[in-house]
Amino acid sequence: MYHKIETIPLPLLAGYRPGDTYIDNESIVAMGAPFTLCYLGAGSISDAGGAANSASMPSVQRDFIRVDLSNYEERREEITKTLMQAATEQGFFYVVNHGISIQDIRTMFQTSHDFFALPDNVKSKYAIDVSRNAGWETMAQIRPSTGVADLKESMQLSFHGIEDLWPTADDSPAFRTRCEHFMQQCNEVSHKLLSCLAVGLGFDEDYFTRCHDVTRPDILNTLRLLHYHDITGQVFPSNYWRAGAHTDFDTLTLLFQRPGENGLEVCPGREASTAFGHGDHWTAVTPQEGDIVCNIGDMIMRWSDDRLKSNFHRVRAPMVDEYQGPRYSIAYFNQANRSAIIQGSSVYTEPITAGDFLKQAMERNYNALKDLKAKQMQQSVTA
Ligand SMILES: O=C(O)CCC(=O)C(=O)O
Ligand SMILES: [Fe+2]
Repeated sequence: MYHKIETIPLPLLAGYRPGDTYIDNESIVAMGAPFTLCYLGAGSISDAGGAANSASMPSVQRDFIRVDLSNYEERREEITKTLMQAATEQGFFYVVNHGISIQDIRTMFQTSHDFFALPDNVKSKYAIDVSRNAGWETMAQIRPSTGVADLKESMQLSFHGIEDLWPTADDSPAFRTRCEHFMQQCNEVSHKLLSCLAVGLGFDEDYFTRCHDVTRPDILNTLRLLHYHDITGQVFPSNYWRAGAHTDFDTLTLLFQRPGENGLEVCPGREASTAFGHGDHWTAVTPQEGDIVCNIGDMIMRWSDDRLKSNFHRVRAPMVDEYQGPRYSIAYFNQANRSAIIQGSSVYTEPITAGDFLKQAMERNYNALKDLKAKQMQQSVTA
């Protein structure tokens, strides 16, 4: 059921024709439910047209706003102002002096590294459960922007209801304690940001945070450990990405990267003029140790009547003359409690629960992927 990147034969790739399939993309459906491919993260769809070129370089250099959370209580007004500018104009920004130490971030990366270093037959004991959106997957997430699986593996964790999916102490000592500690730390930072965003939008300070209550069993927040494989010396067809272009479904994502492990790119301010930003102006989001890269997701974009911007982003597969070793990243996705009502005040006034919002987003993604597959089939028949 799982596919390792090493099993993709290079000679075949050299002779690749658009529409050929070297990874059994349908295995994703075999894993459990058609929604597998969507729930792992990614987003918006319009026309799932041509493939983006993984080998193309980001085209525009932009300066991202740095939101400084130091002396949070005293500086709330100033932080709110900067954050609102970052969230409404760019949607992607760095958060600094957030209170999570570099040592804690390094420990979390080490924990992630050690988990992914386990053999696949051990990790598969914790295989993803689609209904809970938790567990381990490898080479299984297919985005409508590419139609092929991302070149990566990931482990998703939640606050509640995943007792059987936490690796045992024998398999991965201290994994659970460290992840839970890190999730709490991410949650504290997230609440600071969410309460400033609420005030900035003219709501009560706890307008968003009370709907992101991690003590309640229906919280949908997720910690996702990511490992993009070492691809040294390998070349991939242009529609293969470490992570294909997407927006996040959530409210707010905190992303941790390691210096030197580049590849994340963003198309800020929803500037994309084509489906998934293909051919548009992308900007590299360079890792800076200790800083958190933060992005606005689709759920809060709707909640704010589109004032806060959720942007396309992607992770480029490095070229042969670049560092092609592994990339590790860690994402903390904030998503409102399943029963929380997402309702705008001017544009999106129709109430929808967070649970239904996600279901609809997944359905749209699934249908877009089906359309893309049909189009590819058609092309290969007529070629
Ligand atoms: O690994 C990264 O840098 C980005 C991951 C991402 O965008 C996602 O998982 O939604
Ligand atoms: Fe993302």
